[in-house]
Amino acid sequence: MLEQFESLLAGIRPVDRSLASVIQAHLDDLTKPQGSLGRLEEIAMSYALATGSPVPVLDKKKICCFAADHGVAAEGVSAFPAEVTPQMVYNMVQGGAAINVLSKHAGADLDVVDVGVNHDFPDMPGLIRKKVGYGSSNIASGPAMSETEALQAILCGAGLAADAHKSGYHLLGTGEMGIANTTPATALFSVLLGVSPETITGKGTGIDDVRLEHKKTIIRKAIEVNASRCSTPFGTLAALGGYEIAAISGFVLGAASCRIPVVVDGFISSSGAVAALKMCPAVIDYLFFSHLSNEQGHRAVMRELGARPILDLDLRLGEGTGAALAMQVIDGAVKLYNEMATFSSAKISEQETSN
Ligand SMILES: Cc1cc2ncn([C@H]3O[C@H](COP(=O)(O)O)[C@@H](O)[C@H]3O)c2cc1C
Ligand SMILES: O=C(O)c1cccnc1
Repeated sequence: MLEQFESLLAGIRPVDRSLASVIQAHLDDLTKPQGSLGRLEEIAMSYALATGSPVPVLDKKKICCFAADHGVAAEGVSAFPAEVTPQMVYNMVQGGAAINVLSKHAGADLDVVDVGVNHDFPDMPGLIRKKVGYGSSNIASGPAMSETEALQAILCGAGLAADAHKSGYHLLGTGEMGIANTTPATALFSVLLGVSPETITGKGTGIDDVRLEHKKTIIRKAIEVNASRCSTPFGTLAALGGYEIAAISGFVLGAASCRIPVVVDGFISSSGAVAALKMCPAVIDYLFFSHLSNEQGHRAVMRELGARPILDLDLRLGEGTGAALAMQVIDGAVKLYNEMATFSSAKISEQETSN
């Protein structure tokens, strides 16, 4: 498994920036004042660079929603009980969750992946069964998972991205479901980005102020208890993450290695993306940060990364909802790039030059 992981990282290349001038020339030749499509032009540029083609295709889209449980839920860090994780997986498989509605609206296929839910699911269409364990261990008293389990979860995510590539998908999106997972996500940000849990810990599903203080204490404790395991990004992910967060890291790495752009959902998905970025910085060329989550701390995380998320809708749900919405914006940007007429083809006069 270690060899597979090393070759996954070694296979990720930064994009070929020499294509940027051809792509920019095409953007500037479209029948509009230069730059008038604002960030849609940047998005089309990033998409084309990631795919390595000045004529990029965006047809098939897929969101993978990774589900897992967290031992730290026993510390009372969420407003909801852990049973909600499997209950929501059933809801997703039956089509009733927010992500079902928004992925359908975006024209994206949805896979729900059990990487570590504390429940045995029967075979169900729409559920991919890749269980690594029955919930991660409580990070307040030890590591979330062994390094072997972390590798397994990462390779599960990477394998699903590679499968999507083989099945002809052009754009992928991340999502997650796992009660209490804002706690490991915050601990990961804190260690990987060097920011204090005091400032980035938020209310997740809606805990009150008293519980918020307790959650901060638990996160500080988790970081202290696991300090010796956090000397590398991989070690940190295994010690403080969760099965779904590790799988999201792998999914992002796998997408980048196949040169497929990947849309990162909100706060929790961003923690998987940050772990991937710390393991392989070139991954940044393949990422779109979909939205600024309303979860306290996401703004600081985006600032640390120098990232500007596409949308800002005060969402704080996860599941892949922000990724699905942002996919529609990316879709629009790529369609404009591919389908608009050019000044020459439409016989429209170009801007006069002043001299
Ligand atoms: C019904 C329900 C549906 C959800 N869908 C996503 N989450 C989100 O909330 C959880 C994280 O927040 P915390 O750390 O406070 O538990 C994750 O499951 C996340 O996906 C949900 C949470 C609930 C209750
Ligand atoms: O932005 C997210 O991913 C998020 C925020 C709060 C709760 N669940 C998910």
